[in-house]
Amino acid sequence: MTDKKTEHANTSQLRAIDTRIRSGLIVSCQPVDHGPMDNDQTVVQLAQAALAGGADGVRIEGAMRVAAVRHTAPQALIIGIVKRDLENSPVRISPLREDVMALAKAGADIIAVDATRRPRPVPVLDLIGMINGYGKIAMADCSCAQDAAAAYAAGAAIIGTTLSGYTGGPVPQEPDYTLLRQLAGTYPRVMAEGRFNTPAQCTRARTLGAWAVTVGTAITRTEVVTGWFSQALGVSAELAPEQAGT
Ligand SMILES: CC(=O)N[C@H](C=O)[C@@H](O)[C@H](O)[C@H](O)COP(=O)(O)O
Repeated sequence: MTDKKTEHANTSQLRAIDTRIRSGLIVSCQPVDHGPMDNDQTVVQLAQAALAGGADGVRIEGAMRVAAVRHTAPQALIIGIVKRDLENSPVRISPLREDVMALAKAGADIIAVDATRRPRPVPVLDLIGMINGYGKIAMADCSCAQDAAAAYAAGAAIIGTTLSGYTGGPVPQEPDYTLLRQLAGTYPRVMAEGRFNTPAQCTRARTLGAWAVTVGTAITRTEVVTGWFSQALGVSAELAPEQAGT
């Protein structure tokens, strides 16, 4: 599939963005809500640290934080989102026109929107049209192949697996490799995102054809990662006396 007949960002813009993907790693710098790291300065520092560690770009929530990261890292590749808890819609990621506008003004290169086909205040088509109209690159956070098809047809240049597992029912433990494989075989720029928690999982994503991989929790949510370790040690501490046989 080519980008020719849809209204995606222009070809030179897409080529330019392709050259910025080297390691293929994007780090999402979204601390745990209301946690001790949930402040602008920490987000800027997380972004700086991620870029210093070899990330090709960062995913930042909130227009103010996008502007702050842009200020300290003028060359950084920034994916911007705004998260909201709306009363009448489960859609959380950049659901409003004002979100797109604020992210564009703040200096995001790529603006991501929830592209699920759930009840929402503004059609995905309109948001993607706005992003392209601002000369930015549109990324569609999808939950399934149908979301992706609609978003790509609407002009999203980057298709993400971001919302697979988050639209109902229990959240799986593993990334959705099946969806990733399917999307990567269909669209030119697929972002593997959602529960990619280890380097091996990221490598597998690239092997399956991901254009890039976004890692969030495993790098920037210290409370959650600490919980993985503390729970593992808690279980083994209980087992230890029996296993030791002393
Ligand atoms: C479902 C949803 O709201 N995902 C959000 C999207 O911005 C973030 O909370 C995730 O951290 C991000 O997608 C990266 O994923 P992970 O943290 O699993 O590496």
